Amino acid sequence: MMAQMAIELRNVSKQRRNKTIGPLNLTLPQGYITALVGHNGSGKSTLMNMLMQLVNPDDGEIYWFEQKYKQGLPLKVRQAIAYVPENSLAEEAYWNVEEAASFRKHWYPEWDAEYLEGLLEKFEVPRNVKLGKMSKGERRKFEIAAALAARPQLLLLDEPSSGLDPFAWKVMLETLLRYMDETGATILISTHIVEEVRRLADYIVLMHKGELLGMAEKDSLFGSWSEVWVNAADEEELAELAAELPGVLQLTLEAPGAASFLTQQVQGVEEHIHHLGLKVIKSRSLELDEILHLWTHGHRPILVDYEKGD
Ligand SMILES: Nc1ncnc2c1ncn2[C@@H]1O[C@H](COP(=O)(O)OP(=O)(O)OP(=O)(O)O)[C@@H](O)[C@H]1O
Repeated sequence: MMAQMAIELRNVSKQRRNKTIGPLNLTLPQGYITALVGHNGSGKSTLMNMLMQLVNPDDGEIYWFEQKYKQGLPLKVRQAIAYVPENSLAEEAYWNVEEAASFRKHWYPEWDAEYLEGLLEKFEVPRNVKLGKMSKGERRKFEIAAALAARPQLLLLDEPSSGLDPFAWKVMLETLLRYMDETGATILISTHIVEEVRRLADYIVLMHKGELLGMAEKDSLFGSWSEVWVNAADEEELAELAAELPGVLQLTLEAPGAASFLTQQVQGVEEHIHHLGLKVIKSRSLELDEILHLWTHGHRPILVDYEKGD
C-alpha cells in the first residue's frame, strides 16, 4: 500500500450522548508520528475507534491509504493496522502471553515472533501469567509489544504510556522511534504527556470539545510564543504599552517597575518597546504545554504548518 496518506478524514462527524464529535478534517501523512492531544472527553478515543471501524461515523468519509471502505475494511488493510486501545480486550483475559501471541500470529501475516520475544524481554513482561491477572502496566507492555510484532504500517496507540513506569516508558519511546526508523510506518498516538509529545511527535493534532483545532508541525510550535518582561513604571505606562503592541496577551504589572506579557512576534514587539523608550528585561519561549493551553483557549499559534479545517 504505497500511499502518500495513511489516513484522511473528510467532514467526519459522530453524535455522542450530549455532544457531536466533528466535523473532523484531518490528513495523516505516511511515515510520521502524529500526537493526538486534548482534554478528557475531547474525542480522541472516538477518532481512533472510527479508524478501526469499531465506531462508524454518522457523516463524512474516511480514507485508509487513500481508499475508502464503506462495507468494512478488507482483511489486507486490517492486517496493516495495529491498535492498542485505551482498555484492553476482556476476551483475552484468560490467555497467557504465548496463547495470545499465537492467536495474533494467525491474524497478522507479517507477525515477527523473534521481535516480540526481544520486546517482551526488554519490557520485562512476566510469562505464564494470564493477561487478565497482569498489572495494568504489565498488560500495557504486552499490548504494545504485540502491536509492534504485527509489523503494522499504521499503528494506533491510545494513551499507551498510561500505567507504565518510567523505565518501561523510556523503553517504549526508544522502541517506537526505532520501529519508525526501520519501517517508515505511520503512528497515531494519543497522549497527555508533554514530554512524550516532545520526544516522539513530528506533528501535533489538537482536539478540543469534539473539534480538531488544527495540526502543526511540532518544531514550528517551539518558539511560537514568548513571554517578555519590560520595565514599565505604572498602570499608565502599561496602558500605553497595550495600545502600542498589537496582539499581546496577559499584559500585567508584575511588580512596581516591571510588566510582562505574551507575544507571538517577539522581534517586532522588542523594536516597539525600544521605540517607546522602554527596555526588555528578559524573555523566554513558552513551553509546549503552555502553547497548547493558549491554543485551546482560542489563541492559535501562527507557525501552524497546515490546517485541515478547510
Ligand atoms: N460509546 C459511547 N456512547 C456515547 N458517548 C460516548 C461513547 N464513548 C464516548 N462517548 C462520549 O464521547 C465523548 C468523547 O469521548 P472519547 O473517549 O472519545 O474522549 P477522549 O478524548 O478519548 O477522552 P480521554 O482523554 O478521557 O480518554 C465523551 O463526552 C464521551 O462521554
